[in-house]
Amino acid sequence: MLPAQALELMREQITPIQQVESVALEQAAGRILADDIYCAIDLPPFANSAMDGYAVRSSEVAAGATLTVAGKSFAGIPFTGECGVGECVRIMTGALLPEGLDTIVMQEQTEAAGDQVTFMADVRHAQFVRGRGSELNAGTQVLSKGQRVDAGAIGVLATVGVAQVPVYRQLKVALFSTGDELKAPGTELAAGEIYDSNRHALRTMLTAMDVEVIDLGVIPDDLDLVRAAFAKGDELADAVITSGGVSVGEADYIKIVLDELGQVNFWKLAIKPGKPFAFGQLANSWFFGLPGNPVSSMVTCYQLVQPMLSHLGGESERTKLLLNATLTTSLRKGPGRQEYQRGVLSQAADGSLQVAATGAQSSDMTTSMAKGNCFIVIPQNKQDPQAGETVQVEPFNGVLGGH
Ligand SMILES: Nc1nc2c(c(=O)[nH]1)N[C@H]1C(S)=C(S)[C@@H](COP(=O)(O)OP(=O)(O)OC[C@H]3O[C@@H](n4cnc5c(N)ncnc54)[C@H](O)[C@@H]3O)O[C@H]1N2
Ligand code: MOO
Repeated sequence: MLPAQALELMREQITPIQQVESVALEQAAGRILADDIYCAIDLPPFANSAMDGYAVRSSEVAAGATLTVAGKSFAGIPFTGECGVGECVRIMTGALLPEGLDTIVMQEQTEAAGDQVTFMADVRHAQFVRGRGSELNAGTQVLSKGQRVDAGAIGVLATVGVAQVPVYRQLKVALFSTGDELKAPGTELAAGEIYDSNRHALRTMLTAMDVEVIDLGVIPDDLDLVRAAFAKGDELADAVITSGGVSVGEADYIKIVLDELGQVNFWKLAIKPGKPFAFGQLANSWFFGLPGNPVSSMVTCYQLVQPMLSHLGGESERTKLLLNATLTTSLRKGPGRQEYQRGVLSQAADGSLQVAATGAQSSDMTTSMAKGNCFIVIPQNKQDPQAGETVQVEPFNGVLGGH
């Protein structure tokens, strides 16, 4: 099964959570909107000036005309007097346009002497006036249910005066690494041991998606301990994510325990790296078993787990950004699997995109994920792509974390 088919299957099986809560605007960043948001006011709510200068009647101003300044209008402190014929109002950017006036002249095109101001150029009627409702009218939808609240959305929510935001509850995800060889960074390594890197990289990717990560640490290759970790994760979280032990080795217990405590919905995909990826369900949670090789675990988290957690959490499907780029190095492509090689995407002086592999693509080489800024996506049936060929690349997005 190809990754796209696996995604489709998982999407069909996973029903998004329905629980909604209301959070303060200050807490809403990163959350997923549980409702469409409508604007209750016109934007802008009143006609105002786009420039510091003078508010006038356009019919009274041509190059050389002089008017008397009747008063001032500041943002937040409007002009409250009368502005009669032959008069204008000194006005600042964002200040309310006084009643009866229709046009703004920027300060640089005027000469002031006492309360007299002379206009140096002709004007266009209504220039530099931001009309009431010129962006949108009350009742317009401004944000959509399923949208992740980013800085742009926060700005819109604040602009339309929303202080409490309806969002889906945050997902809880239990994460653990398996393997007797895994030691904590900062400790001494004995023969045959390595540092547990996957849990840290995966936690970063999950945290970047605004899920609550319940980190269950490193679980040794022991059937009972793996069972206990599954049970704990299932009790505490909406999804359980494991790294390692999902292949066919003698200490690979993940599939056995998944089968015992829940069900294996599918195992093994035509994806490289990441072939032994497992998807299933436990009594209360979804299960994603990631292969232990470090790059495999990150690639499958990126390509398969993150999209499904966003679906489970109520987020609308995002359109993938796939770009065409010219390959500057030839690549080796094995048979049978769709590959996600790590590349460095750059833009040439003429604006064209080019991509080079990060170097060796073995799935134990974690540095390729840090060197690269994109995946070079090579379809299942493609032969070795050659330098000069056009390939598709998928730039890493913010959900890799740390951006
Ligand atoms: N006979 C076969 N052997 C393997 C196959 C296969 O089809 N037949 N598939 C290979 C592929 S592809 C992958 S990917 C790996 C996945 O194996 P596991 O998920 O069982 O992972 P482990 O055996 O536990 O570990 C693999 C590798 O990764 C290192 N590792 C594990 N966890 C971590 C961690 N938290 N941090 C850093 N590194 C980790 C581990 O030491 C191993 O070197 O199986 C192949 N074998
Ligand atoms: O799928 Mo494994 O991830 O090729 O190393």
